[in-house]
Formats: sequence, C-alpha cells, structure tokens
Amino acid sequence: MQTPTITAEGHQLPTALEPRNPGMALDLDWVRTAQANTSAIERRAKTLPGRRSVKKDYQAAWLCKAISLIDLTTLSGDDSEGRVARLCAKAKQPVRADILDALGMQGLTTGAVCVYHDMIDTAVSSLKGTGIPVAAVSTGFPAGLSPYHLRIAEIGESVKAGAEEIDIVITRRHVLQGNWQALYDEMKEMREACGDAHVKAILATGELGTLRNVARASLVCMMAGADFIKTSTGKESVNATLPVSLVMIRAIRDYYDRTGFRVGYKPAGGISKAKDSLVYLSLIKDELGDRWLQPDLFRFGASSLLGDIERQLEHHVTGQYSANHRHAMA
Ligand SMILES: O=C[C@H](O)COP(=O)(O)O
Repeated sequence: MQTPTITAEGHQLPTALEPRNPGMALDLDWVRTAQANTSAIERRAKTLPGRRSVKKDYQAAWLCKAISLIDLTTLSGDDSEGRVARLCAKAKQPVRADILDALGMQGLTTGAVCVYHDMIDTAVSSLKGTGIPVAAVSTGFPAGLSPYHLRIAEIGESVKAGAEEIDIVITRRHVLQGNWQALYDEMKEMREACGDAHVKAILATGELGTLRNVARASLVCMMAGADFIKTSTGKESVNATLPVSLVMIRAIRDYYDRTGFRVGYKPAGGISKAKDSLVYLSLIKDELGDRWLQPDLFRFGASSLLGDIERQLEHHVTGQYSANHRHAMA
C-alpha cells in the first residue's frame, strides 16, 4: 500500500461528513437470503496476514494512521478516575513527543476514548477542548441482559453525561432464534435513545454461532440505523477475527450498494499487535476503499494495541536515527 494521507489532525473527521445512516424498513427477504460461504471466507482470511501490502517505508505512516483510528479503551471492574485520566492523557499524546517530532506527526491523537458509564465525567473533563470524543459502552454491557427499560435508560444517561458515541450490545438470543423483527425493534429503539450520539452495535460475534448469523445480524442492525457495526465486547471467549471481519465488511458493502449509506466498522477485542492492525487496514482498503479509512467510518476497539504500535514506532525512529548517523559518518 502507498503511504496514507495523514495529517497532524489525524483524529479530525473529513471535511465532507458522512450523512448518518437513517436505516430502512426491515427487509426480511434480504436478511434471509444473506449467506456467508464459510470455507471460502476462511480460505481468504488465511491469506491476509501473509500479504505484504504495506511496504516497509510506509509502515510508520500506516501505524500513525492506525493510532488515529483507535478507540482507546479501558473496561475493567477496577477502573478509577486516575486510570481514566491517564488513558485520556495517552489519547491526547499517544506517542512520545520526540518520536512524533521525528515522524512529523505532532498533534496526532487517538480516534476516541471508550469507557463505562461511570467514567464518562472524568473522560469528558480530561478531553475538554481536544475534539476527541468519549464513547461509552451501554445497555448492560457486556451481556446485555439487564431489564430492557434500564438498558434504554442507560443510553439516555450516558448521552446526558456527555458521551458522543454509544456502544450498545445486542440481544444474542434474537439472532440465535432467528427473531429478526425483535433484533430490528431493539436496535431501532436504542438508536432513537442515542439522539445525536452515534451508535455502534456490538454483535458479540463469538456468541452468534455461525458466519451466516453474523451476516444477517449485521444487515438487521444497519437496517435499524446503526452508525457502526462492531464485532465484540472484548469479553467473549472469541473476539474479533478476520473471517468475521470479512463477513461484516461485505455486509457493509452490500448495504452501501443498495442504500447509498456508509456504515462504519469496529473490530474489537484481542487486537493488540501493530502488525495485526496493518492487516485490518489493508483489508478495509481492499474491500471498502480509502473512504472507510477515516475515524468516522473505522475504529479499532483496543486496550493494548497502542503500546505495541508505540514500541514499533520507537524502533522505526531509532533505526532511522542510526541509519542517518551512519550516513553522516561515511
Ligand atoms: O471494545 C473494546 C474491547 O473491549 C477492547 O478489548 P481488548 O481489551 O481485548 O483490546
């Protein structure tokens, strides 16, 4: 891949903002005919990590791009104001200043910070004036099995507290029982409860049984107005995978082809290696195109990816320094 166009304002949205997905009526014929050819998907997914699509020279730029697309996350039972404030400081300056200077990437930030409801206040005040949005997980995250009216109310509380993005969890049972109407109604009500906040629908794909269910649930959530579809909570035993990503990305492409609305994609859970982030970015570029490589249409949900990217960038810059030094001494 060529070097991405990334500015110091990497987190800022493109000037021509994507209109929000208004959704559509539930089209059961489309949902029921959606298929996923598991063996073909798995074959294709296996080839992805081996492809050398990011040239070494461009890797640092792509890794900076990946940083600008991270929802920097902490979702632990022992989260505290101090931890969230430190996370926000990291979101504002994700990499050491000297490394950013060497790369010409001053001002780079992560795409957002993602926390539980209780931590929204701290995140909002820590990020004030930066333009970095706060995302809150909601609706009884991660299982989504608390009383329905409380799940809807939780969304309103988080929006009131200042979250600009709400990551809801769907009821997996609706998918496993093929109850598409119930999934559609739930998603639609959750989207309405978000008001102006963007809604990401977490499918918890590791609990949906089949790739065909993943394809169908993706479509139903988009039809009901999800702005993003997201793989996982990070708490299931199987989280983001490449086969699941291919299925969801292709559902997004089908939805765009039929409706003209672009829905975002958020792989989440277990993505912790810089090289994996590059595989995801090249997958998005191949399957959906450059427009989806912007923070309004793509995010990594990740708690530890940034650390590995930072190490790689440090290595890149240090290596570059010694190469320059050797050159100067010759
Ligand atoms: O939505 C984000 C995930 O919970 C993060 O998962 P992770 O801790 O495996 O990176």
